[in-house]
Amino acid sequence: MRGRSPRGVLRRLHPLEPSPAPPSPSLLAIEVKGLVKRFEDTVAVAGIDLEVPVGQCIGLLGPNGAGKTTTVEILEGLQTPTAGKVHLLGKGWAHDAKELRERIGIALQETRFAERLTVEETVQLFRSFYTKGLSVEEAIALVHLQEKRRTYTVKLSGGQRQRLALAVALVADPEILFLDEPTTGLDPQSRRALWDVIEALKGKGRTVVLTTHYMEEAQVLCDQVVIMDHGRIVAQGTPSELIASIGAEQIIEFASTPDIPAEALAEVPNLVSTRSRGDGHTLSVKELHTALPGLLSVVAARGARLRHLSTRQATLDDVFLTLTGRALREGESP
Ligand SMILES: Nc1ncnc2c1ncn2[C@@H]1O[C@H](COP(=O)(O)OP(=O)(O)OP(=O)(O)O)[C@@H](O)[C@H]1O
Repeated sequence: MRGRSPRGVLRRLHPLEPSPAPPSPSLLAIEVKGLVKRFEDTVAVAGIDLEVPVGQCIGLLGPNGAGKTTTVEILEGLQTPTAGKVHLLGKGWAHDAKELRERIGIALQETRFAERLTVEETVQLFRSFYTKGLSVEEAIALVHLQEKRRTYTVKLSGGQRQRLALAVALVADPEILFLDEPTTGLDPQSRRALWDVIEALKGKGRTVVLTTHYMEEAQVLCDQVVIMDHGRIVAQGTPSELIASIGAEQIIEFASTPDIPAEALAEVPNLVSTRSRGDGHTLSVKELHTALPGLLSVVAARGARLRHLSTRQATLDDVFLTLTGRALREGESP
């Protein structure tokens, strides 16, 4: 576990049973005020405020270097802030570290397990660090690894390894679960399997903090999304609120021969913004039914031939592009 120890337990629960005490909507699982973290001349976190009610899944999104990991590691008690306040479940790391370690769980992006232990032995080892929590069988069942219980960790696939990391984070039945890019590098099927596990946790009233580079993942799982850039929160809300905030509902992508100059696209009705790449244009529009015929007229008037045309709903990727002019994932051109 990259030198970190797993975190903790509150009470023993059967995975299929609902939480005995329904979460109080007024209780904040996480409260952050004026958080700043400086590393010599780098400001990794430049003053953020955040409130996460109990039972919510919050997604922290942003490009490489945005400050997500630093923020999350401060929340996890692994780094100390330069300034600002952090409370988890009403407690602070300065005075309540022992209790907090029993009440939060962490699944890292990459977890190295002892190669000579089986899945079952690994979960058993982590379970032994806590006085209370799930049974080993329950934790393994939650991540659907029953068939691999006697398999050595070294023989697991990437997706199975990620699920084992989740089992280890869950074995103490934590109230807040931190998941650092839990599906990075997984195939779509494994990714969806992990989403199901996270949905089930939400169903049990657990609070989940998710960092991800995948917008679709945030859109599916998160009640609240926080988009970070250069250490600041640049946008925050539900996925649909954020998408509505850019004023564009639909995206048209097209390419033509000859190319249409970007200025000519200003004639397209209900246009919100345009982005041009080497071989085509991406238009954000409010109403597809007026914008699309308008675009076709512009293309026809210039005697151009369409090489490609597609439309789609706006996504959180488009929110990020609109706000910062950059793509969320490196290597993807705006
Ligand atoms: N220990 C450190 N010492 C110096 N600078 C650091 C340290 N940790 C992070 N930084 C810097 O702080 C900034 C934020 O880094 P952070 O890892 O929090 O970003 P991130 O959003 O998690 O990025 P990624 O998606 O690549 O993990 C970066 O400029 C990074 O280089």
